[in-house]
Amino acid sequence: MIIAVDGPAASGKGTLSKRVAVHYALAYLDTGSLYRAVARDTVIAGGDPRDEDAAVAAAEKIDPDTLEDPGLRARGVGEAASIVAAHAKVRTALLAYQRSFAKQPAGAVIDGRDIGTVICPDATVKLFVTATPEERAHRRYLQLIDGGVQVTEDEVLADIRRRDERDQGREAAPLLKADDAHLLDTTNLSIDAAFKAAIDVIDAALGRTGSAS
Ligand SMILES: Nc1ncnc2c1ncn2[C@@H]1O[C@H](COP(=O)(O)OP(=O)(O)O)[C@@H](O)[C@H]1O
Ligand SMILES: Nc1ccn([C@@H]2O[C@H](COP(=O)(O)OP(=O)(O)O)[C@@H](O)[C@H]2O)c(=O)n1
Repeated sequence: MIIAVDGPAASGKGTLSKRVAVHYALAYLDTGSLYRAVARDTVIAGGDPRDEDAAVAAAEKIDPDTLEDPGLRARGVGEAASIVAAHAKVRTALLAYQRSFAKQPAGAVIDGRDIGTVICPDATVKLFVTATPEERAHRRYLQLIDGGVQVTEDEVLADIRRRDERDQGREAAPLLKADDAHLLDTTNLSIDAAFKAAIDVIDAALGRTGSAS
């Protein structure tokens, strides 16, 4: 079984996907960390994220063992990730790794921007997780200040709006709800309520009932 989870920045995709993966005993892949790692490695090699060739060189050498690096969650890395992610050849370089992760026998929950549309168009269940930009900025702001980052909520909102615009407006695999994805607006849902709503959708798609706990 493959569960595809897409949505904009700080909508809660990762939090939800990790819990869903534990619930159904599936492997989990955060594809945003791939693009973040490409941005990090491009800069470490002395390149500019806007330079497609430099970003492709980093993408072709990506080391999956470095995806847990806490530095990937830094504010500037998200911005640089959305710049490298707009290069079509970077996306092509990351495709095989994502598709092979999806094919593992245990099944997988994969989150990102184009999982339901490009990476796994035949996923068993697709979720599109969203919330208003203000609510997402509030969540990301709390997450950043909890990590000791000095930032205002207005700055985070500006970051989120700029990234949404770039992710939705690019030609290569733009952020888009797949026609057959279930929309999950978490603006007024707690983490627990969003999890329960997701399990209800997935169980209904699998023909099961009432397994959230
Ligand atoms: N439904 C929710 N209500 C409140 N906060 C949430 C909710 N879902 C996630 N969060 C919090 O918002 C922040 C961003 O969530 P995260 O899962 O990292 O988002 P994404 O993977 O979409 O960027 C985290 O600190 C997380 O704990
Ligand atoms: N499947 C994916 C995942 C991420 N990305 C890009 O990578 C950036 C960082 O993704 P992320 O999921 O780590 O970002 P957050 O939602 O956690 O802030 C996004 O803004 C996208 O530009 C993408 O293009 N396609």
